[in-house]
Amino acid sequence: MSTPIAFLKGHGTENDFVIVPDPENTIDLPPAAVAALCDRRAGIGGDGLLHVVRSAAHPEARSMAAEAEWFMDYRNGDGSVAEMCGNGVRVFARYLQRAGHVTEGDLAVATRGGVKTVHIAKDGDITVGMGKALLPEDGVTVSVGERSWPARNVNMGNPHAVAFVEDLAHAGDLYAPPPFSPASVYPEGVNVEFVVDRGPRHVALRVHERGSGETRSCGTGACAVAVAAARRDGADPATTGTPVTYTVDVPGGTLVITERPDGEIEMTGPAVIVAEGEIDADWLQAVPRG
Ligand SMILES: N[C@@H](CCC[C@H](N)C(=O)O)C(=O)O
Repeated sequence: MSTPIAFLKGHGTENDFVIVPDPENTIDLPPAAVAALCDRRAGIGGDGLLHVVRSAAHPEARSMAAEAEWFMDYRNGDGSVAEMCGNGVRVFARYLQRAGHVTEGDLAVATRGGVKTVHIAKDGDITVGMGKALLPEDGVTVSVGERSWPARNVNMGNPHAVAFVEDLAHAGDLYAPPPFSPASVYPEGVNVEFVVDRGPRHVALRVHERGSGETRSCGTGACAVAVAAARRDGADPATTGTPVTYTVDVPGGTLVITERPDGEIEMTGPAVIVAEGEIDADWLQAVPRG
């Protein structure tokens, strides 16, 4: 029997993750193994996986090692890689705190979307500097069944299509990725957010995540939604010099998003570790590799 592999399970507003600490990057995690671990019936279950690696030990993060000791090697539930995960990076920081690698205060985390600054507050919430949003005007449309909506293309390091709808139920069952056009805008696929208003600077969303399906929350999605809602409402901190804050309700909780006059976006929300255990290394090794 091979030595078991330690894991933890955590979530941020119910966007849930299998966490695999692997400081020296010695664990083989091909897409099929990640998908097996994230499988909710035959595996541990999760929307995605957080592979916790020292930046210096990972070829994709070595260049960031001087700025950030730890690299969030994020994978979607189907095993695909993504540039960034806003809920994941908070849970990642919570794991580092619990493991004693960091304490309250500021921490730099390397991601495929660049180095992010995370602040672990005394009250337990975690704030992440998410960087700036890009909003190209691409005339995107998303549809569900017979209905279609114009959508705002927002890039938060990863791609989003934000559609304002009258009723979140109009998004349907979201078992499959909502079709979008033109196809050329998102060659690598897209995360699609459906949004309704709840009050002044207060919105609610449902999301279909690329590589994971419908999830209970998406941090980068909440940021994309807040910026799209602000522009729709005529609020642009770069013009007024005043930060703009939106409360974004997701099915699994609430996130607070602030865009600053320099375009930097901060997201605050909870991050919880719920379990730890051991993966049977022989089972993982036996997962058929595509
Ligand atoms: N749940 C995440 C986003 C994870 C990546 C996304 N599915 C993608 O492929 O871009 C978040 O909280 O931001």
